[in-house]
Amino acid sequence: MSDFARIGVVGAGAWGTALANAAARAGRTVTLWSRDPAAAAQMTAMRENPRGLPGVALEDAVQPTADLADLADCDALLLVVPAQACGPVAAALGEKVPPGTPLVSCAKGIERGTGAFMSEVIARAAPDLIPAVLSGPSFAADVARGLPTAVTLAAVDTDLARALAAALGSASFRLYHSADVRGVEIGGAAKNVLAIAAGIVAGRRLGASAGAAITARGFAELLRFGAAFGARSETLTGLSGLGDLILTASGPQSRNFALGLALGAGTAADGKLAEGAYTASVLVAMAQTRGVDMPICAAVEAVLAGRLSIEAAIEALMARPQRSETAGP
Ligand SMILES: NC(=O)C1=CN([C@@H]2O[C@H](COP(=O)(O)OP(=O)(O)OC[C@H]3O[C@@H](n4cnc5c(N)ncnc54)[C@H](OP(=O)(O)O)[C@@H]3O)[C@@H](O)[C@H]2O)C=CC1
Ligand SMILES: O=C(CO)COP(=O)(O)O
Repeated sequence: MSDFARIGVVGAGAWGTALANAAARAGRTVTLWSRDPAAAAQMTAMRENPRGLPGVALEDAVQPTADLADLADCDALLLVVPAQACGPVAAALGEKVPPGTPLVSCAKGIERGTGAFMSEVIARAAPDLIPAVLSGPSFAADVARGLPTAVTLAAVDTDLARALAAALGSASFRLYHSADVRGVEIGGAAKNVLAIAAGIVAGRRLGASAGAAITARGFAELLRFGAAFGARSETLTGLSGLGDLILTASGPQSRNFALGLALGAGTAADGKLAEGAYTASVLVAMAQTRGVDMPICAAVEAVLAGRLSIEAAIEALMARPQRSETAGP
């Protein structure tokens, strides 16, 4: 198996820039692609990405570009654009890079309109590339600065997942490998919707007890959804599920939490990418198709769509019929 000496990072936002630095620290040479030639030129000149991740120097081994063809000789690619853009970007990559190149989705979401998970989006849009997913508790600003964390990288082929994890891991970025692609991608996608719920609770000043309660009951929803869609429960109680939920339900460094905070407080959102706002409706619709009860996610979706006030959402959640905490009677 290749040692993946050359890594391409597709998307030069906050997370793409952080992952480019992480891969460089792991000893890889890195090509960091932006769709915007002016942004790539600026990164090359400044050795920083002022638009995507201001204040963090690019590692020496990171080479910015705006030409997709520059990714053709990479041994593996990280796909780090918003989830809803992954299909078209993967399709464009499929035209440029050799068949068999691993394409690791680092986006956290589910495709609207199709209900496709990111590995399925890659398989459909770029069938000659090999899908993998990377997810876990990892704020871009933390990772880019070399603060320590751990995430999970999954691929159907365990040897591939292990080799990619070895190629990207460093003293500050620890990767566990997994064959549970579905579990890793569900954890990353669903926790964003729950982080919005936690932010709403904080913004409405409902207290720390309510914050913990909504996070725990939200996690029960994530587990139910995961079970219905083929995830392993050990994955969901790991880094890309519980781990990432703990991180992003804890405070406004999470953009999803920050969106909820603004909704709860009745203030303007900051306009940053909050993937949960795009995933909520498709997540809830998919849950309905399999009879999975997700009242918190459904409330977030209805609030985002303007169909439900926050007051009514809280009242409805608290007035639900009493039930067993677990699945049994
Ligand atoms: N930020 C974080 O801490 C983490 C983020 N993630 C996930 O990573 C993904 C990306 O997030 P993040 O980097 O933070 O987001 P940002 O908003 O910081 O950056 C998104 C990047 O994608 C580019 N982009 C948007 N649409 C397209 C498109 N159609 N084609 C090509 N490029 C496009 C943007 O380019 P332009 O600037 O030109 O618009 C920008 O460079 C999300 O799914 C997020 O959930 C995962 C873990 C941590
Ligand atoms: O997924 C993340 C950290 O693991 C980033 O969360 P936000 O997108 O909510 O900022």
